[in-house]
Amino acid sequence: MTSPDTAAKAVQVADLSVDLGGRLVLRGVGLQIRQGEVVAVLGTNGSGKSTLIRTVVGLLPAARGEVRLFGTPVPRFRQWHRVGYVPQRLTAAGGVPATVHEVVSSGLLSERRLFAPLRASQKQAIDEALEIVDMAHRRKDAVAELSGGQQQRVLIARALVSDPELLILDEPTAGVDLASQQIFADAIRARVARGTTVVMVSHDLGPMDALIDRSIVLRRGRIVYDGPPHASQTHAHVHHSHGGEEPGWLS
Ligand SMILES: Nc1ncnc2c1ncn2[C@@H]1O[C@H](COP(=O)(O)OP(=O)(O)OP(=O)(O)O)[C@@H](O)[C@H]1O
Repeated sequence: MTSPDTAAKAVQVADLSVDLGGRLVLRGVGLQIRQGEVVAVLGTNGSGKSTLIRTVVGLLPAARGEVRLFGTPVPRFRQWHRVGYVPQRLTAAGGVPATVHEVVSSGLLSERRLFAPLRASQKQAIDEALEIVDMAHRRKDAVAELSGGQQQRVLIARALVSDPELLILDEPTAGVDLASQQIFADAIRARVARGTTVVMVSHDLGPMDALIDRSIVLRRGRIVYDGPPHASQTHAHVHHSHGGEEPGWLS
């Protein structure tokens, strides 16, 4: 059963540990994200940010603990149309001869019967998402022929096309130029105003910074800060300078 209190939470993570290749990459992580919150996940390279995101969207299993989306444990969650996910890189399409239009329309897969033709409203949603990221003129091109930043823009369009209630973004604008970052931040701002929940990993929030209302900082698989965004910047910086996992030449 889902209590009303549980249902008001978009994401609930309780005592989560994740094991990758025999190593505990996340250790006892707990957090709750209310619907409508915009949360940044920060931390040095290898601190476990992508692992947390990938576990939240059900791509990695929990060794211990639990993740719930909208009150339902992820292994039983079926309402994936409510969730948009932008992975760190376009790995899914690597080597697959998909066009820009096909990749963006795959964002609607959970709403469509496989091979059913797109409805007019869905075609319009794809066109709008392609316009937002300024890739409409490349719709027929293979994504493999695009630059890294252009591929990232296609992934952003794929996440936006179904207008999900929860957007989970893993470094969505890495390698994307500043003008496109601004366009993306504006698109996110409009959705946040309508109540969309956003969870975003980023090393450089750029124009998105003003939208963040809470930061979580990970260090070596544990949450070391959870609170207002600006204090976290200092905190993330302190950990970056003194005792991150990166080799000395990076600190
Ligand atoms: N498939 C895997 N097998 C074993 N270890 C892994 C695997 N994937 C990631 N790891 C390890 O898990 C740790 C956390 O990785 P993760 O990608 O979550 O970090 P991150 O905080 O997202 O880093 P970055 O900022 O570099 O993207 C790292 O030490 C990494 O080496």
